Amino acid sequence: MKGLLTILRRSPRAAFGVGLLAALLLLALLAPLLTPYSPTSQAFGTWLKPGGEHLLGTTALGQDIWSQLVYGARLTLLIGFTAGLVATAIGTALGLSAAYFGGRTDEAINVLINVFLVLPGLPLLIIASAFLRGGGVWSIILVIALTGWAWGARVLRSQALALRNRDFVQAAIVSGERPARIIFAEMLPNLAGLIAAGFFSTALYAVLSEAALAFLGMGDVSQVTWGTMMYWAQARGALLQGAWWWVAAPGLCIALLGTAFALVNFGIDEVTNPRVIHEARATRVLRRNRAAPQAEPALEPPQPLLAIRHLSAGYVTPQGPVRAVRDVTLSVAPGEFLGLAGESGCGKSTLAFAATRLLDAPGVVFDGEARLAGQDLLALNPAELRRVRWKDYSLVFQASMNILNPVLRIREQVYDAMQAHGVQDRGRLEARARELFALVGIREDYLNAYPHQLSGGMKQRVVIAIALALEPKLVVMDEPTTALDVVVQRQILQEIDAVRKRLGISIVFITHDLSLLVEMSDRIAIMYAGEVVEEAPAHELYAQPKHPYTRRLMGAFPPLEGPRERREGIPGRPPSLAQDIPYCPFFERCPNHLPGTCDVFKPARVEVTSGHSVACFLHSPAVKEEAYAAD
Ligand SMILES: Nc1ncnc2c1ncn2[C@@H]1O[C@H](COP(=O)(O)OP(=O)(O)OP(=O)(O)O)[C@@H](O)[C@H]1O
Repeated sequence: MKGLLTILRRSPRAAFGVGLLAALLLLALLAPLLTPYSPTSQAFGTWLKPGGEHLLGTTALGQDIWSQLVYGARLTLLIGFTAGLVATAIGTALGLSAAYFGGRTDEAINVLINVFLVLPGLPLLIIASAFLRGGGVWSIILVIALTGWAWGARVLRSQALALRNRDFVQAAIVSGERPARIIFAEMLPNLAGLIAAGFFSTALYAVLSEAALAFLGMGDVSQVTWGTMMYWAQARGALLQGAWWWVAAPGLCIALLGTAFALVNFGIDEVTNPRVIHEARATRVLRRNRAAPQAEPALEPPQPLLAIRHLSAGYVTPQGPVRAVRDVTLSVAPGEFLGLAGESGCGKSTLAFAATRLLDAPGVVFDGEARLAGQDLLALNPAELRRVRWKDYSLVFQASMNILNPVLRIREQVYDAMQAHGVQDRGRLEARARELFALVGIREDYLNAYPHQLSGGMKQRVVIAIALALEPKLVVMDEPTTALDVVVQRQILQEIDAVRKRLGISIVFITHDLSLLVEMSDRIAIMYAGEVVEEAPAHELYAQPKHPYTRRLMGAFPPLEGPRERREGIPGRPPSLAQDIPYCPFFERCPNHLPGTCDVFKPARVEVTSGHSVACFLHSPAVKEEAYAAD
């Protein structure tokens, strides 16, 4: 009720629509008071003109047109509201179920929605009403509801799909709430505005459909509705007799009712800015829900595609745990190319595997979370994980080409990934396989080949094609080209980059080759001893590396331009990841380290300029000046 008042206050259009609707409802409710005659009584003279005892004249059979109009409002409104309600209920139930359950349920419902949407409306109505003829008003309501639910279901499904990935719904799922409760208590309230708007659109569709069916003589013409009034006026040649008011009166009422529904619908749309309402409600639910994973401002816009938060992972060994990834927080924006670099053994692969749930025993995730488009990958059960892997994200690593089965033709192996995710049509599979091969630069006829007939570079391209098959939002690539020669490496990388730009996917690219990353990446994160020690836009990291480790790492690689010269490695070794490192992990190798600070305390990663963060006391405002003086 409060919501309705808000809508009326904020939208003059909605207020006008509600006023109009109320007037038409009153017309229907007060019919016995507004006319002394029965709408079906034929006791009067025929073709009487408006005026006197008959406000709108009489019909060819001697019925009072005003009485038909006010009584006709009852059935017309009943059909509009009931068919609207039934269609909205069907659309809501199917749209929400598709979004919530996903997978096959979603696919099946989506097919059903599409079938109903592509079938032309009026012929479908006519056929369905011909089948259900004789069932009276209720069969008309049923026919209209059955033909009118699909649009609402489609809109709701897409909104609910986005909603399902929101943190508060995910938190409810993880905390084990029943699906019915999640759908009705968590999701439905956030979609109330949309459902209400859908109801008024469907009611409008119902009124117009009833009028169209009645006008074509397909409705129950023994009943009085505005539609059947128009039917009889047309059948008896009202316009030829000059009795235009017989047609105009019900026609105008239908137009007014349609306007009222449309205005209320617009008003709801105008006022229920889904984002504002959604965010406010979501925040409330999140606060209420004690099972929410953490107090993270989970709804902060814009959402990164991949958000790794305080992730710690490693290996359980007989000598104790190896903490290969230590409290790493990192995010990847949609469409972004993030480079991850660092010396061998610094934890890059462990981070990639842990964040994508591929870390197998003895590997374990100790703490933290990794969310892909809001979905916590670390909280997924194996079945859910199977659904998202390859479809939402995929992985290519150095030894990926070994996943190709030597006794199967490449074609079957490319088909496999797609078939596992429900693409069964051979025409579609073949077309997609060819498209993918074109994307990664392999001739189509290699689809017929066996793996041993392909070079290493081509096999790696095949694996990249497979990784892209389902158009995942994210591809994680862990040294995918390291085993290949430099020319092939560069070619493949350029193709990966072109594919990324064309498909808008995000890429996390891991390598120890920093010069390669500087060329390819939007942003680079530098890892050292399990931690991200610096993160910056690629060009900035290249031009102004801040962390002494990054500077040394840069110095260890040949420059991008100019003469090639011999480069120095970084003296010393990283600390063992089996131990606690409560100080700067680089201090022993750092020429600028501050005794009494770097060897005692751990520097936090702080932002030095926008988007450029570094974990180093030399960039901590308090010690910066002193340190540079000594440098
Ligand atoms: N199965 C394992 N058991 C114990 N420790 C392991 C295991 N796998 C990796 N580690 C250790 O975890 C640390 C991080 O290894 P990781 O492979 O993630 O590093 P990386 O930066 O990807 O190295 P590279 O560039 O050589 O692949 C290393 O110290 C490594 O010795």
